[in-house]
Amino acid sequence: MSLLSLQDLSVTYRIASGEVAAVRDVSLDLGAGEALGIAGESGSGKSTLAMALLRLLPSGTRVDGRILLDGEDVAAMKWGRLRAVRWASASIVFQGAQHGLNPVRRIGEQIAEPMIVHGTTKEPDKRVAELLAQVGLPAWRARSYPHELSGGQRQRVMIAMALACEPRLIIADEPTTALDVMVQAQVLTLIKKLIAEHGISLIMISHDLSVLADMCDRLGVMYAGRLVEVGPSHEVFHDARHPYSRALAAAFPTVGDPVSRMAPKGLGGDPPDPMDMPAGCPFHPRCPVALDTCTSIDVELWPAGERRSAACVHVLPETPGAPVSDAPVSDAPGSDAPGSDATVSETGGSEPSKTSVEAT
Ligand SMILES: Nc1ncnc2c1ncn2[C@@H]1O[C@H](COP(=O)(O)OP(=O)(O)OP(=O)(O)O)[C@@H](O)[C@H]1O
Repeated sequence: MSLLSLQDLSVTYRIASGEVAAVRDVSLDLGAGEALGIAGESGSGKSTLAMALLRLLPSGTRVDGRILLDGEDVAAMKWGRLRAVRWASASIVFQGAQHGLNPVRRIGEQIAEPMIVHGTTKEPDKRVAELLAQVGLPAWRARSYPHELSGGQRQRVMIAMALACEPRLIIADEPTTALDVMVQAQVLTLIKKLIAEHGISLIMISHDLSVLADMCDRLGVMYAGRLVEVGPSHEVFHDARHPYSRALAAAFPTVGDPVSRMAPKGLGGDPPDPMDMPAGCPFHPRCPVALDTCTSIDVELWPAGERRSAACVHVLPETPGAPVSDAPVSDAPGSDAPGSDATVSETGGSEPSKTSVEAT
């Protein structure tokens, strides 16, 4: 059984002027110990998806579909059960750690809190020191306040909190976006090492396909709230089937290369307004290989190679460029076809000294 299984997950915000369909019919599975990256431009629905997984969305937001975590539907859980699942079964590391830490409480108290709430340790101080060591910080940092730490150190503290109750799943939403490039690389290496050591599954969210390809086993690319491509990371990054994934890969060609990041080949145009979606494929107004049919037909995720799928007319069995009949689209196997990812699954306690080296 998958650790996490999303089945037709849709999230709709209600705002004064109407409804915002932020996530639309997302289905995917995550295995135990697997790392899955979710990529997409700003506004594609990545954070909404992440927050839906632990029901952290604003009240009044509509969630349809199922979010099975170890077989239990998070979307249908009572509050008591949900509180027990948060931190203990799955935890989230958000972007910008300064917003996730309480400025007037010491680091140690904040790391200990989920463990005390969940009763997972009898010796919180000892466990806090252990966790700080795991993320490369000395134990005396437990007595520091967030403002006494650098951005990278604060993000390490957030990772220690996420690990505190030994969850089976960590969701990392742009965990390094607010950090400079060198510190980003250190924090990413740390996350990679810790999930491997502890056998934790990871869902990592980023707009940067190159970082995700380096960190994750599989990649899902989101556009306008939908998954448009899923497959093994390196295949999606180097040989994308969907034109949007190709554009995203071209925008961030090299992992950790500051030059390529400073001059990314920009994606032309803007993503669609979720309250005013174009007819057909939502990517067609920006797509360099759009066909006439793309203005009227929105293809579901369709098998596109072993363990791969893409939502594009060009992966349908008909010859690309030929007129596409309605039948295979509306009958798209999506969840049933073999190979479709629509369901495929698919340091110590001493005071600082001049010689000690502390993570940045
Ligand atoms: N609280 C909210 N109320 C209404 N609409 C929202 C809310 N939060 C997000 N949205 C809208 O939902 C859509 C998806 O936003 P979301 O933040 O999930 O995207 P994202 O891919 O994570 O973007 P970013 O990388 O900028 O965080 C966007 O159109 C956004 O404007």
